[in-house]
Amino acid sequence: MSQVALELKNINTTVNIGTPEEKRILKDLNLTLEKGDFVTLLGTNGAGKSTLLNVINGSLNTTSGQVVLNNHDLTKLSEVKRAKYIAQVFQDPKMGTAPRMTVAENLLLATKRGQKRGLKLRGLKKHLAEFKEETAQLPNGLSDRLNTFAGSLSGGQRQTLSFLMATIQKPELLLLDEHTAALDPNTSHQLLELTNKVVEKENLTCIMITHQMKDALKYGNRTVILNDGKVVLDVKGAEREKLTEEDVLKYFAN
Ligand SMILES: Nc1ncnc2c1ncn2[C@@H]1O[C@H](COP(=O)(O)OP(=O)(O)OP(=O)(O)O)[C@@H](O)[C@H]1O
Repeated sequence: MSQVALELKNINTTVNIGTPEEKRILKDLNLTLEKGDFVTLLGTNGAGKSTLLNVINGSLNTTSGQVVLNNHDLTKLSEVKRAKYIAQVFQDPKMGTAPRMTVAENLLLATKRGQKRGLKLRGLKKHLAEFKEETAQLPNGLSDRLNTFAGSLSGGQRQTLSFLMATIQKPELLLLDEHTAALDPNTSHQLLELTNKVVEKENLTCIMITHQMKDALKYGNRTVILNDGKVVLDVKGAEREKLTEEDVLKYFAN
């Protein structure tokens, strides 16, 4: 039996209300994700994809509507409180990792996501073997860099670290905002494969924004297209299997 994970109910998001820059971005948006849904989210520049993730993670308030995750209404919860349930990897490798902390320290921090943390990170030694094992299977030689400052990693290593940090403690929802877009094609492919493997193995509920139509149709079990703040296509199963890149392009028309 499928189980509902995320419910976005009548989401309306307007920014800069009452100013000449007022802009309505998300318009009566409704979307329900089942547990284990891996959604690839497409849409033209400015369609509202990142805004949607921001409304879900709480960095932006929705003007009206509700964000419900596993029957828990998050609408009024702060971004910090939502971080207990939601993990995100951004496009910029500099986001999501602390540059002046080592890889191992960053990972330790990630194991404590959503918990109250003291100023000192304790128990690093205890976790080192476990981190070595966690990183051994990952691309980019991250396991040999456990004592390196995150700030001196390559973009690919840093994104792999961000991804591991986001998933090391199973989140109820994983948000990926073009998390491989800044990487070279090879590294991007490796991280996408890793993403796919982890999301499937852990049965994570996930939304991944991408501009690569091939990837959008290859990965995940469901594809959603946004246009002008609204869902214009939402397909899974056989209907999605039939979908070609050409079909997808039609939904990009303004
Ligand atoms: N805080 C804000 N203030 C003003 N305008 C905003 C704000 N956030 C987003 N916008 C505008 O809302 C629209 C949607 O932006 P958003 O970043 O969600 O689009 P997107 O689909 O993620 O685009 P892209 O593919 O270019 O990343 C854009 O026109 C953007 O300039």
